[in-house]
Amino acid sequence: MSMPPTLLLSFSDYEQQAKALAVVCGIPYETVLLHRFPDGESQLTLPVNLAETVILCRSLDDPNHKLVELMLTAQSLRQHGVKRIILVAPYLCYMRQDKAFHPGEVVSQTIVGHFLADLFDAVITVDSHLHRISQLSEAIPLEQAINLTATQPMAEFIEAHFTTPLLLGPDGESEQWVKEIATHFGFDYAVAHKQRLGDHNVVVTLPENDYARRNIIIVDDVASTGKTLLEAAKKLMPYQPASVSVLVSHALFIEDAIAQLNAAGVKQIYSCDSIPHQTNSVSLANILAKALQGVLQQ
Ligand SMILES: O=P(O)(O)OC[C@H]1O[C@@H](O)[C@H](O)[C@@H]1O
Repeated sequence: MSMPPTLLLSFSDYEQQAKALAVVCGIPYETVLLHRFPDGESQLTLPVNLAETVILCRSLDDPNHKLVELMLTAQSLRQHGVKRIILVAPYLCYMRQDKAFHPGEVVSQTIVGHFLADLFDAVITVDSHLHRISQLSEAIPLEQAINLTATQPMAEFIEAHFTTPLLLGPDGESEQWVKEIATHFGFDYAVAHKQRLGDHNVVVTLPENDYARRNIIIVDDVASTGKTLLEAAKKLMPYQPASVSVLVSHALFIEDAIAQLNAAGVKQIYSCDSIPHQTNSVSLANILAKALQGVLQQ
């Protein structure tokens, strides 16, 4: 019996985003059943009816579990005769470990990149942290390793919710996103300098600017511990801005990050829906669908 052409698969923890993408693309959707055993192993059950091309859609927060589950799913799909497997992972893990800072340190970015390239025929992600490389394909050696940016939906969100905002990038790397978002609607923007002293320890230095009475939005790619955003917000407060808000592509917000930001006076915290989180406000379904349709047509 011949297989249907396309199927979009995800896991129950990513169902909302994956189903939204399937609906925009007009592709049938199914869930991979997952059971995690007490010892940490994962048991996966694929749907019985697969397709010639399967799109696997899930972000890779909680990276070590999810990378193994990706591997098990993709290898099993191949064993069942699936010809083409496309990964849509709006948040890609391990992309920040892109350099050996000390002798012997493993450069995980390229190792994870090659691992994904062996499993998939194409990879689509969003605002991946490419600091020292310019193309995602330098980390994931695939012709179709596509790094989208969420700057357009983020800019539209800001335009709809703020009047004459001032965008602040909390470090040099964020300039690429902040500048592009600002350009869409002519928002003012500034970029701070950051020195990282440890996982939970950063020093942020603001550029000279008139921050008083402004509605300031700190924009970044990923909030992990939230310390980068927190330190930027703390530096802004003495200037008595009208408000300080936060908008990020990827909302990890580990442990009490949200509470700390709130305690520092950050009242509005927004994120794209790449990682399911209470702060999700900007849908990525449309930009993902456009890229996926382009890949499917090739
Ligand atoms: O400060 P936390 O939230 O832990 O880490 C996120 C920051 O670390 C950088 O790589 C990201 O671009 C972001 O600026």
